Amino acid sequence: MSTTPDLTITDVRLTPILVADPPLLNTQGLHQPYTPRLIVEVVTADGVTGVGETYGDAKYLELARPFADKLTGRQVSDLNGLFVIADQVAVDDARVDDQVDVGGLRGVQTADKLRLSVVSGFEVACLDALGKALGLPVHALLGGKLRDSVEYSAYLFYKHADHPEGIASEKDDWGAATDPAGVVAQARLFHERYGFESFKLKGGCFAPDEEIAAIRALADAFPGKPLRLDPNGAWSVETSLKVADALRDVLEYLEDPALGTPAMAEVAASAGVPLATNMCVTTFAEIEEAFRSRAVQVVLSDHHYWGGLRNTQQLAAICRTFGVGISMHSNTHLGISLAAMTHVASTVPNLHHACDSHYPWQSEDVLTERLTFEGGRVAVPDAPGLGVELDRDKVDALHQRWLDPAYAHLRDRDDAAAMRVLDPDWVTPAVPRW
Ligand SMILES: O=C([O-])C(=O)C[C@H](O)[C@@H](O)C(=O)[O-]
Ligand SMILES: [Mg+2]
Repeated sequence: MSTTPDLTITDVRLTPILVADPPLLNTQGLHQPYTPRLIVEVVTADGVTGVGETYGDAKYLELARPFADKLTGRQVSDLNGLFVIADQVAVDDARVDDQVDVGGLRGVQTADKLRLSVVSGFEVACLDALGKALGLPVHALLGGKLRDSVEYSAYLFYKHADHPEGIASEKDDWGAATDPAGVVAQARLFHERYGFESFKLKGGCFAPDEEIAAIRALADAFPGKPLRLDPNGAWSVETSLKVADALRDVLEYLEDPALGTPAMAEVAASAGVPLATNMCVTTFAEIEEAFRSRAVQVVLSDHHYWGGLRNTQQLAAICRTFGVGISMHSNTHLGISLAAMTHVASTVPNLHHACDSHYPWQSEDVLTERLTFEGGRVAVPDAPGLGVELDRDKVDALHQRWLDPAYAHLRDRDDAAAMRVLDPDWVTPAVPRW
Protein backbone atom coordinates (compact mmCIF):
# COMPACT_ATOMS: atom_id res chain seq x y z
CA MET A 1 0.00 0.00 0.00
CA SER A 2 1.51 3.34 -0.99
CA THR A 3 1.78 6.09 1.60
CA THR A 4 1.43 9.80 0.90
CA PRO A 5 4.87 11.45 0.93
CA ASP A 6 5.53 14.07 3.59
CA LEU A 7 6.54 17.13 1.54
CA THR A 8 7.37 19.31 4.55
CA ILE A 9 10.72 21.09 4.27
CA THR A 10 12.78 20.23 7.33
CA ASP A 11 16.18 21.53 6.28
CA VAL A 12 17.69 23.91 3.72
CA ARG A 13 21.39 23.96 2.87
CA LEU A 14 23.12 26.80 1.02
CA THR A 15 26.63 26.21 -0.26
CA PRO A 16 28.50 28.98 -2.04
CA ILE A 17 31.24 27.63 -4.31
CA LEU A 18 33.90 28.91 -6.69
CA VAL A 19 34.11 27.12 -10.04
CA ALA A 20 36.93 27.22 -12.58
CA ASP A 21 36.29 29.53 -15.53
CA PRO A 22 38.57 29.90 -18.57
CA PRO A 23 40.02 33.27 -19.70
CA LEU A 24 37.05 34.26 -21.87
CA LEU A 25 36.71 37.80 -23.21
CA ASN A 26 33.66 40.00 -23.45
CA THR A 27 33.16 43.71 -23.89
CA GLN A 28 33.46 44.31 -20.13
CA GLY A 29 36.79 42.54 -19.77
CA LEU A 30 37.89 39.02 -19.00
CA HIS A 31 36.43 36.15 -16.99
CA GLN A 32 38.16 35.64 -13.65
CA PRO A 33 39.78 32.20 -13.11
CA TYR A 34 37.02 31.19 -10.68
CA THR A 35 33.40 32.27 -10.64
CA PRO A 36 30.83 32.14 -7.82
CA ARG A 37 27.72 29.92 -7.81
CA LEU A 38 25.29 29.06 -5.06
CA ILE A 39 24.10 25.46 -4.57
CA VAL A 40 20.69 25.18 -2.89
CA GLU A 41 19.42 21.99 -1.25
CA VAL A 42 15.99 21.52 0.32
CA VAL A 43 15.35 18.41 2.41
CA THR A 44 11.89 17.01 3.14
CA ALA A 45 10.63 15.21 6.25
CA ASP A 46 10.98 11.94 4.32
CA GLY A 47 14.67 12.66 3.72
CA VAL A 48 14.27 13.54 0.03
CA THR A 49 16.76 16.21 -1.09
CA GLY A 50 16.12 18.57 -4.00
CA VAL A 51 18.92 20.61 -5.59
CA GLY A 52 19.00 23.97 -7.32
CA GLU A 53 21.67 26.44 -8.36
CA THR A 54 21.83 30.18 -8.97
CA TYR A 55 24.19 33.14 -9.14
CA GLY A 56 26.51 33.15 -6.14
CA ASP A 57 27.79 36.71 -5.77
CA ALA A 58 27.48 38.30 -2.31
CA LYS A 59 24.25 40.16 -3.02
CA TYR A 60 22.49 36.88 -3.92
CA LEU A 61 23.83 35.16 -0.80
CA GLU A 62 22.63 38.05 1.35
CA LEU A 63 19.07 37.38 0.18
CA ALA A 64 19.26 33.60 -0.02
CA ARG A 65 20.09 33.22 3.69
CA PRO A 66 17.01 35.00 5.16
CA PHE A 67 14.91 33.43 2.40
CA ALA A 68 16.09 29.94 3.41
CA ASP A 69 15.24 30.67 7.06
CA LYS A 70 11.59 31.14 6.09
CA LEU A 71 11.28 27.84 4.23
CA THR A 72 11.35 25.23 6.99
CA GLY A 73 7.90 23.90 7.77
CA ARG A 74 6.53 24.77 4.31
CA GLN A 75 5.71 22.24 1.57
CA VAL A 76 8.04 21.71 -1.41
CA SER A 77 4.89 21.79 -3.54
CA ASP A 78 4.13 25.37 -2.44
CA LEU A 79 5.91 26.94 -5.41
CA ASN A 80 3.67 30.01 -5.59
CA GLY A 81 4.41 30.68 -1.94
CA LEU A 82 8.10 31.16 -2.81
CA PHE A 83 7.24 34.45 -4.50
CA VAL A 84 5.28 35.60 -1.45
CA ILE A 85 8.24 34.86 0.81
CA ALA A 86 10.61 36.59 -1.60
CA ASP A 87 8.60 39.80 -1.26
CA GLN A 88 9.19 39.66 2.50
CA VAL A 89 12.97 39.59 2.15
CA ALA A 90 14.46 43.07 2.30
CA VAL A 91 16.93 44.12 -0.38
CA ASP A 92 19.61 46.58 0.66
CA ASP A 93 19.04 49.68 -1.53
CA ALA A 94 22.78 50.05 -2.01
CA ARG A 95 22.75 46.72 -3.88
CA VAL A 96 20.43 47.99 -6.61
CA ASP A 97 20.89 51.75 -6.58
CA ASP A 98 22.44 52.67 -9.93
CA GLN A 99 23.97 49.21 -10.02
CA VAL A 100 24.06 46.85 -12.92
CA ASP A 101 25.11 43.25 -12.71
CA VAL A 102 28.51 42.30 -14.16
CA GLY A 103 28.76 45.67 -15.88
CA GLY A 104 25.30 45.22 -17.40
CA LEU A 105 25.77 41.79 -19.02
CA ARG A 106 22.67 40.54 -17.21
CA GLY A 107 20.55 43.62 -18.00
CA VAL A 108 18.88 45.97 -15.52
CA GLN A 109 19.34 45.36 -11.79
CA THR A 110 16.28 45.79 -9.58
CA ALA A 111 15.35 44.56 -6.14
CA ASP A 112 12.69 42.32 -7.68
CA LYS A 113 15.07 40.80 -10.16
CA LEU A 114 17.57 40.11 -7.41
CA ARG A 115 14.82 38.37 -5.44
CA LEU A 116 13.70 36.36 -8.48
CA SER A 117 17.28 35.20 -9.11
CA VAL A 118 17.27 33.79 -5.59
CA VAL A 119 13.74 32.31 -5.90
CA SER A 120 14.79 30.43 -9.04
CA GLY A 121 17.43 28.41 -7.16
CA PHE A 122 14.84 27.40 -4.56
CA GLU A 123 12.08 26.78 -7.11
CA VAL A 124 14.30 24.33 -8.99
CA ALA A 125 15.33 22.63 -5.71
CA CYS A 126 11.66 22.30 -4.67
CA LEU A 127 10.68 20.93 -8.09
CA ASP A 128 13.53 18.42 -7.87
CA ALA A 129 12.43 17.31 -4.39
CA LEU A 130 8.76 17.19 -5.40
CA GLY A 131 9.57 15.12 -8.48
CA LYS A 132 11.70 12.71 -6.48
CA ALA A 133 8.98 12.38 -3.81
CA LEU A 134 6.30 11.69 -6.42
CA GLY A 135 8.46 9.62 -8.77
CA LEU A 136 8.00 12.12 -11.61
CA PRO A 137 10.52 14.03 -13.76
CA VAL A 138 10.47 17.83 -13.48
CA HIS A 139 9.18 18.15 -17.04
CA ALA A 140 6.08 16.20 -16.00
CA LEU A 141 5.51 18.65 -13.12
CA LEU A 142 5.74 21.43 -15.74
CA GLY A 143 3.01 19.89 -17.86
CA GLY A 144 4.99 17.36 -19.85
CA LYS A 145 7.79 17.38 -22.38
CA LEU A 146 7.07 18.13 -26.03
CA ARG A 147 10.44 16.80 -27.23
CA ASP A 148 12.88 14.15 -26.05
CA SER A 149 16.00 16.28 -26.43
CA VAL A 150 16.82 19.97 -26.46
CA GLU A 151 19.18 21.56 -28.95
CA TYR A 152 22.02 23.79 -27.75
CA SER A 153 24.31 26.10 -29.66
CA ALA A 154 28.11 26.29 -29.45
CA TYR A 155 28.96 29.36 -27.36
CA LEU A 156 32.18 30.67 -28.92
CA PHE A 157 34.33 33.19 -27.08
CA TYR A 158 37.42 35.15 -27.94
CA LYS A 159 39.85 33.85 -25.37
CA HIS A 160 43.43 33.72 -24.23
CA ALA A 161 45.23 30.37 -23.98
CA ASP A 162 45.78 30.85 -20.24
CA HIS A 163 44.91 33.12 -17.37
CA PRO A 164 47.64 35.69 -16.61
CA GLU A 165 50.89 34.22 -15.32
CA GLY A 166 51.23 33.95 -11.57
CA ILE A 167 47.45 33.84 -11.03
CA ALA A 168 46.00 30.64 -9.54
CA SER A 169 43.82 29.01 -12.20
CA GLU A 170 42.93 25.71 -13.87
CA LYS A 171 44.35 24.91 -17.32
CA ASP A 172 41.96 24.37 -20.22
CA ASP A 173 42.57 22.63 -23.51
CA TRP A 174 40.73 25.04 -25.84
CA GLY A 175 43.74 27.16 -26.79
CA ALA A 176 43.62 30.83 -27.73
CA ALA A 177 41.07 32.44 -30.08
CA THR A 178 41.75 36.06 -30.87
CA ASP A 179 41.22 36.18 -34.64
CA PRO A 180 38.96 34.59 -37.28
CA ALA A 181 41.18 31.50 -37.65
CA GLY A 182 41.18 30.98 -33.88
CA VAL A 183 37.39 31.35 -33.72
CA VAL A 184 36.92 28.79 -36.50
CA ALA A 185 39.34 26.37 -34.80
CA GLN A 186 37.37 26.72 -31.57
CA ALA A 187 34.09 26.15 -33.43
CA ARG A 188 35.52 22.97 -35.00
CA LEU A 189 36.45 21.69 -31.55
CA PHE A 190 32.93 22.44 -30.29
CA HIS A 191 31.49 20.59 -33.26
CA GLU A 192 33.81 17.60 -32.84
CA ARG A 193 33.40 17.32 -29.08
CA TYR A 194 29.68 18.01 -28.77
CA GLY A 195 28.18 17.94 -32.26
CA PHE A 196 26.80 21.49 -32.10
CA GLU A 197 25.12 22.54 -35.31
CA SER A 198 24.76 26.27 -34.62
CA PHE A 199 27.27 28.81 -33.35
CA LYS A 200 27.12 31.98 -31.30
CA LEU A 201 30.13 34.27 -31.02
CA LYS A 202 30.47 36.53 -28.00
CA GLY A 203 31.49 39.81 -29.62
CA GLY A 204 32.04 43.41 -28.53
CA CYS A 205 35.69 42.57 -27.83
CA PHE A 206 37.39 43.70 -31.02
CA ALA A 207 36.62 46.34 -33.66
CA PRO A 208 33.40 45.37 -35.50
CA ASP A 209 35.23 44.71 -38.80
CA GLU A 210 37.29 41.99 -37.09
CA GLU A 211 34.17 40.38 -35.67
CA ILE A 212 32.45 40.58 -39.07
CA ALA A 213 35.49 38.75 -40.50
CA ALA A 214 35.18 36.07 -37.79
CA ILE A 215 31.51 35.45 -38.63
CA ARG A 216 32.33 35.35 -42.35
CA ALA A 217 35.06 32.78 -41.62
CA LEU A 218 32.54 30.70 -39.63
CA ALA A 219 30.04 30.92 -42.51
CA ASP A 220 32.72 29.63 -44.89
CA ALA A 221 33.71 26.83 -42.52
CA PHE A 222 30.13 25.80 -41.68
CA PRO A 223 28.04 26.67 -44.74
CA GLY A 224 24.33 27.08 -44.00
CA LYS A 225 24.67 26.63 -40.22
CA PRO A 226 22.82 29.17 -38.02
CA LEU A 227 25.23 31.86 -36.73
CA ARG A 228 24.78 34.57 -34.10
CA LEU A 229 26.88 37.48 -32.90
CA ASP A 230 26.39 39.07 -29.46
CA PRO A 231 28.41 42.21 -28.57
CA ASN A 232 26.41 42.81 -25.35
CA GLY A 233 25.20 46.26 -26.44
CA ALA A 234 28.66 47.56 -27.36
CA TRP A 235 27.69 49.19 -30.65
CA SER A 236 25.96 52.41 -31.69
CA VAL A 237 22.83 52.16 -33.84
CA GLU A 238 24.91 53.13 -36.87
CA THR A 239 27.54 50.44 -36.21
CA SER A 240 24.83 47.85 -35.52
CA LEU A 241 23.25 48.59 -38.89
CA LYS A 242 26.62 48.39 -40.60
CA VAL A 243 27.27 44.95 -39.08
CA ALA A 244 23.72 43.79 -39.91
CA ASP A 245 24.26 44.89 -43.50
CA ALA A 246 27.55 43.00 -43.74
CA LEU A 247 26.23 39.76 -42.21
CA ARG A 248 22.51 39.71 -43.05
CA ASP A 249 22.84 36.70 -45.35
CA VAL A 250 24.47 34.45 -42.72
CA LEU A 251 23.02 35.49 -39.36
CA GLU A 252 20.17 33.65 -37.68
CA TYR A 253 19.93 36.68 -35.40
CA LEU A 254 21.98 39.53 -34.02
CA GLU A 255 21.97 39.57 -30.22
CA ASP A 256 21.89 42.84 -28.23
CA PRO A 257 23.83 44.89 -30.80
CA ALA A 258 22.93 48.18 -29.07
CA LEU A 259 22.08 49.04 -25.49
CA GLY A 260 18.50 49.73 -24.39
CA THR A 261 15.11 49.20 -25.96
CA PRO A 262 14.93 52.51 -27.94
CA ALA A 263 18.29 51.84 -29.63
CA MET A 264 17.34 48.21 -30.27
CA ALA A 265 14.05 49.37 -31.83
CA GLU A 266 15.93 51.73 -34.14
CA VAL A 267 18.25 48.93 -35.23
CA ALA A 268 15.39 46.45 -35.61
CA ALA A 269 13.47 48.83 -37.87
CA SER A 270 15.99 48.54 -40.68
CA ALA A 271 18.47 45.78 -39.83
CA GLY A 272 16.76 43.18 -41.99
CA VAL A 273 17.87 40.51 -39.50
CA PRO A 274 16.04 39.47 -36.30
CA LEU A 275 17.32 40.86 -33.00
CA ALA A 276 17.56 38.75 -29.86
CA THR A 277 18.09 39.94 -26.30
CA ASN A 278 19.06 38.91 -22.82
CA MET A 279 19.74 42.53 -21.88
CA CYS A 280 16.83 44.84 -22.70
CA VAL A 281 14.07 42.36 -21.82
CA THR A 282 15.06 40.61 -18.59
CA THR A 283 11.95 41.33 -16.49
CA PHE A 284 8.20 41.19 -17.14
CA ALA A 285 8.06 44.98 -16.72
CA GLU A 286 10.33 45.48 -19.75
CA ILE A 287 8.21 43.44 -22.13
CA GLU A 288 5.55 45.99 -23.10
CA GLU A 289 7.85 48.73 -24.37
CA ALA A 290 10.07 46.27 -26.23
CA PHE A 291 7.22 44.38 -27.90
CA ARG A 292 5.23 47.52 -28.78
CA SER A 293 8.27 49.10 -30.40
CA ARG A 294 9.19 45.81 -32.10
CA ALA A 295 12.68 46.13 -30.64
CA VAL A 296 13.25 42.37 -30.29
CA GLN A 297 12.26 39.30 -32.23
CA VAL A 298 13.67 36.68 -29.84
CA VAL A 299 13.81 36.83 -26.02
CA LEU A 300 16.52 34.73 -24.39
CA SER A 301 15.20 33.64 -21.03
CA ASP A 302 17.62 33.09 -18.18
CA HIS A 303 15.44 31.11 -15.78
CA HIS A 304 17.63 32.36 -12.92
CA TYR A 305 16.73 35.99 -13.28
CA TRP A 306 13.23 35.47 -14.67
CA GLY A 307 12.34 33.69 -11.41
CA GLY A 308 12.45 30.02 -12.35
CA LEU A 309 11.08 27.41 -14.69
CA ARG A 310 7.39 28.26 -14.37
CA ASN A 311 8.05 31.97 -14.96
CA THR A 312 10.00 30.96 -18.06
CA GLN A 313 6.91 29.10 -19.27
CA GLN A 314 4.85 32.25 -18.65
CA LEU A 315 7.37 34.33 -20.55
CA ALA A 316 7.19 31.82 -23.41
CA ALA A 317 3.39 32.15 -23.49
CA ILE A 318 3.62 35.95 -23.67
CA CYS A 319 6.20 35.71 -26.46
CA ARG A 320 3.96 33.26 -28.33
CA THR A 321 1.02 35.65 -28.00
CA PHE A 322 2.99 38.50 -29.55
CA GLY A 323 4.73 36.47 -32.24
CA VAL A 324 8.13 36.91 -30.58
CA GLY A 325 10.54 33.96 -30.44
CA ILE A 326 11.95 32.47 -27.24
CA SER A 327 15.17 30.69 -26.41
CA MET A 328 17.49 30.38 -23.43
CA HIS A 329 20.37 32.54 -22.23
CA SER A 330 23.22 31.09 -20.23
CA ASN A 331 25.97 32.22 -17.95
CA THR A 332 28.69 30.09 -16.28
CA HIS A 333 26.18 27.57 -14.93
CA LEU A 334 26.72 23.99 -13.83
CA GLY A 335 24.90 20.74 -14.55
CA ILE A 336 22.01 21.38 -12.16
CA SER A 337 21.01 24.44 -14.17
CA LEU A 338 21.63 22.71 -17.50
CA ALA A 339 19.24 19.98 -16.40
CA ALA A 340 16.71 22.62 -15.26
CA MET A 341 17.01 24.49 -18.57
CA THR A 342 16.59 21.24 -20.50
CA HIS A 343 13.45 20.28 -18.57
CA VAL A 344 11.75 23.64 -19.09
CA ALA A 345 12.91 23.97 -22.70
CA SER A 346 11.38 20.58 -23.44
CA THR A 347 7.95 21.92 -22.40
CA VAL A 348 8.00 25.15 -24.44
CA PRO A 349 6.01 24.74 -27.67
CA ASN A 350 7.47 27.79 -29.43
CA LEU A 351 11.15 26.93 -29.04
CA HIS A 352 12.61 27.39 -32.51
CA HIS A 353 16.23 28.28 -31.74
CA ALA A 354 19.04 26.24 -30.18
CA CYS A 355 19.55 27.37 -26.56
CA ASP A 356 22.77 28.92 -25.25
CA SER A 357 24.93 27.05 -22.76
CA HIS A 358 28.25 27.89 -21.12
CA TYR A 359 28.41 24.31 -19.78
CA PRO A 360 31.21 23.09 -22.07
CA TRP A 361 33.41 25.87 -20.62
CA GLN A 362 32.83 24.64 -17.07
CA SER A 363 35.32 21.82 -16.53
CA GLU A 364 34.24 21.46 -12.90
CA ASP A 365 30.78 20.35 -11.85
CA VAL A 366 29.00 19.24 -8.69
CA LEU A 367 27.27 16.19 -10.20
CA THR A 368 28.26 12.54 -9.90
CA GLU A 369 27.89 12.36 -13.69
CA ARG A 370 28.19 15.27 -16.13
CA LEU A 371 25.37 15.88 -18.58
CA THR A 372 26.37 15.13 -22.16
CA PHE A 373 25.63 16.69 -25.55
CA GLU A 374 24.98 14.29 -28.43
CA GLY A 375 24.69 15.97 -31.82
CA GLY A 376 24.49 19.28 -29.92
CA ARG A 377 21.48 18.06 -27.94
CA VAL A 378 20.85 17.14 -24.30
CA ALA A 379 18.43 14.26 -23.75
CA VAL A 380 15.55 15.31 -21.49
CA PRO A 381 15.98 13.31 -18.26
CA ASP A 382 13.02 11.04 -17.41
CA ALA A 383 14.27 9.98 -13.97
CA PRO A 384 12.41 11.49 -10.99
CA GLY A 385 13.15 15.17 -10.29
CA LEU A 386 15.87 16.81 -12.38
CA GLY A 387 17.44 13.41 -12.99
CA VAL A 388 20.85 14.49 -11.66
CA GLU A 389 22.75 13.56 -8.51
CA LEU A 390 24.86 15.86 -6.37
CA ASP A 391 28.42 14.74 -5.60
CA ARG A 392 28.96 15.90 -2.03
CA ASP A 393 32.76 15.60 -2.21
CA LYS A 394 32.85 17.88 -5.24
CA VAL A 395 30.55 20.42 -3.58
CA ASP A 396 32.75 20.38 -0.48
CA ALA A 397 35.96 20.86 -2.46
CA LEU A 398 34.55 23.84 -4.38
CA HIS A 399 33.16 25.27 -1.15
CA GLN A 400 36.60 24.98 0.48
CA ARG A 401 37.95 27.08 -2.36
CA TRP A 402 35.20 29.65 -1.68
CA LEU A 403 36.18 29.69 2.02
CA ASP A 404 39.90 30.03 1.28
CA PRO A 405 40.96 33.64 2.03
CA ALA A 406 43.33 33.50 -0.97
CA TYR A 407 40.26 33.37 -3.24
CA ALA A 408 38.01 35.73 -1.28
CA HIS A 409 38.43 38.52 -3.88
CA LEU A 410 36.69 36.25 -6.44
CA ARG A 411 33.45 35.87 -4.52
CA ASP A 412 31.93 38.60 -6.71
CA ARG A 413 32.30 38.29 -10.45
CA ASP A 414 34.25 41.25 -11.83
CA ASP A 415 35.38 40.97 -15.46
CA ALA A 416 36.97 44.45 -15.41
CA ALA A 417 39.16 43.50 -12.42
CA ALA A 418 40.36 40.37 -14.26
CA MET A 419 41.23 42.50 -17.28
CA ARG A 420 43.19 44.96 -15.13
CA VAL A 421 45.54 42.14 -14.12
CA LEU A 422 46.63 42.09 -17.76
CA ASP A 423 46.20 45.77 -18.49
CA PRO A 424 46.37 47.99 -15.39
CA ASP A 425 44.92 50.92 -17.38
CA TRP A 426 41.77 48.99 -18.35
CA VAL A 427 38.53 50.80 -17.54
CA THR A 428 35.09 49.46 -18.39
CA PRO A 429 34.47 50.84 -21.88
CA ALA A 430 31.94 53.63 -22.30
CA VAL A 431 28.93 52.50 -24.34
CA PRO A 432 28.62 52.57 -27.29
CA ARG A 433 32.18 51.35 -27.53
CA TRP A 434 32.05 51.39 -31.33
O1 LIG B 1 24.46 36.18 -23.80
C1 LIG B 1 24.97 36.92 -23.03
O2 LIG B 1 24.81 38.14 -23.17
C2 LIG B 1 25.75 36.39 -21.92
O3 LIG B 1 25.92 35.22 -21.81
C3 LIG B 1 26.34 37.25 -20.93
C4 LIG B 1 27.48 36.56 -20.24
O4 LIG B 1 27.79 37.21 -19.08
C5 LIG B 1 28.67 36.40 -21.13
O5 LIG B 1 28.85 37.54 -21.89
C6 LIG B 1 29.90 36.17 -20.35
O6 LIG B 1 29.83 35.34 -19.44
O7 LIG B 1 30.92 36.78 -20.68
MG1 LIG C 1 23.54 37.92 -24.89
